Amino acid sequence: MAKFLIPSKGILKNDDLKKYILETTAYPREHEQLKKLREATVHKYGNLSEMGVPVDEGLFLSMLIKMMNAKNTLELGVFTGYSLFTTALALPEDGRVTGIDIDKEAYEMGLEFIKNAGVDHKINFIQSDCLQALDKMLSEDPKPEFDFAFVDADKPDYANIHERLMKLVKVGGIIAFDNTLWFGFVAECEESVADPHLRVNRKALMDLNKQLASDPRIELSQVSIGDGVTLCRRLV
Ligand SMILES: C[S@@+](CC[C@H](N)C(=O)[O-])C[C@H]1O[C@@H](n2cnc3c(N)ncnc32)[C@H](O)[C@@H]1O
Repeated sequence: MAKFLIPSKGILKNDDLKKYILETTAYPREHEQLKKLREATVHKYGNLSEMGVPVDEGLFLSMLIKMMNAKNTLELGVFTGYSLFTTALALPEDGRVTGIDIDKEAYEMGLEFIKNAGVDHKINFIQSDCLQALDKMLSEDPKPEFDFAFVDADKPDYANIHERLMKLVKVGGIIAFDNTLWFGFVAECEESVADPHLRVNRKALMDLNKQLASDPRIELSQVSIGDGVTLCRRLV
């Protein structure tokens, strides 16, 4: 059956279970300023606020960053900063996250809450197209080297982003791609997705998933949280 409405965020289609996860283990552990940022994002952006990573995914990313002892990280696609702020909270005092987004206005709204939590000194925000910013980094001598990169920008760019990050994330470091299960549409036929934007992204993410699965340079894990997060650990 054709879908004419943008579906609700995430791949978990059981709303009661989604509510249970959020209310039982995610909301009680959400930093109070992250909660305020999430609520302000809903207030200002309405449905677009769905672009922010869900609370349970934020907690997952936070634990991953701490387990890796990551110090220098990158984020592509900042919006109002939910995942960037989460990263800044997870990093050690001398850690640093570079966030890149073509839009600055949304991030500036989020900055108020990041400052309230006292972690703004860990953030370097660059307003730029992400591929252009990565190419600039690659041309630097020495080029920067990151422990972890979170990719949440334009989905058709992911394949090109992957090639660049394979030169910017250190061997043993992790590249995490968000939305790789794309509302579950990756497992449905093209005709079942009515919205052209959702269709284009579905195809891009399906191609990316195949490309990553056959890439011998990485260890791979598809995590079924949020809208699907694919972790790539650089091997060579
Ligand atoms: C899904 S949102 C990011 C959500 C964010 N990670 C969070 O948790 O709130 C995607 C963002 O990518 C940005 N974006 C889209 N295309 C981009 C590009 N080519 N270069 C840089 N940023 C881009 C958009 O401006 C938007 O803010």
